[in-house]
Amino acid sequence: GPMPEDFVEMNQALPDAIYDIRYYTDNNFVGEPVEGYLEPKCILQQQAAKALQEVATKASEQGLKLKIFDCYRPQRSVAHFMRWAQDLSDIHTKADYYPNLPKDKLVGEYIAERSGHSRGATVDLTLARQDSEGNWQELDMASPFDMFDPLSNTANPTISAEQAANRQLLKELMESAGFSNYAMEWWHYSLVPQPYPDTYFDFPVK
Ligand SMILES: C[C@@H](N)C(=O)N[C@H](C)C(=O)O
Ligand SMILES: [Zn+2]
Repeated sequence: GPMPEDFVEMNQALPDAIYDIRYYTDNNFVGEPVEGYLEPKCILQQQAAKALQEVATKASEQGLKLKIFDCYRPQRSVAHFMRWAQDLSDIHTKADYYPNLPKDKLVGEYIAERSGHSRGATVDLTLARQDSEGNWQELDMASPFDMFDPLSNTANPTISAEQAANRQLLKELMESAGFSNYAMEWWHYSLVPQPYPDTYFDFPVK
């Protein structure tokens, strides 16, 4: 079906954020563009969209931008993840994305079969700050987006004080707008309550 009327294209509604929609590209844990991503767009249900605009405004007061990796995720994209997960012979992205975990341990903890992303009010993101040359650089969160590893657990006790403070800054900004973090992944936030708690949408990202 088409995009529901209460979903919003964030690239238009929040043009100041940095969009790096990785599942549109081959720069992701699957290693190829993911089914369902026809354009590199961030789409969110409107309550989540509004909340994220609030976050961006607060972040900008501290000289920070939001860098967004994924938003609404079609169910067919999740199905693509599941096909990838079941093919245990394909480990060509292991060194970059799950160096310390066997591939058969990823689904459930780090990749969901029924994902909040498909309900339209979940976002994967980080914060960026301008360096002395004016380029926006991601804050050091100790692990990159989609590194499926205990190092990415938000409260991992082995990261540096600065890395922990950066995760905490993102968490406080997001929580103050009504989002809740997934403790396994420092980048994953869902609006609470979920506007569509039981609906897994499948319209393509375009
Ligand atoms: C795959 C990763 N970016 C993610 O979003 N994981 C959670 C658990 C999900 O799939 O909903
Ligand atoms: Zn996520």
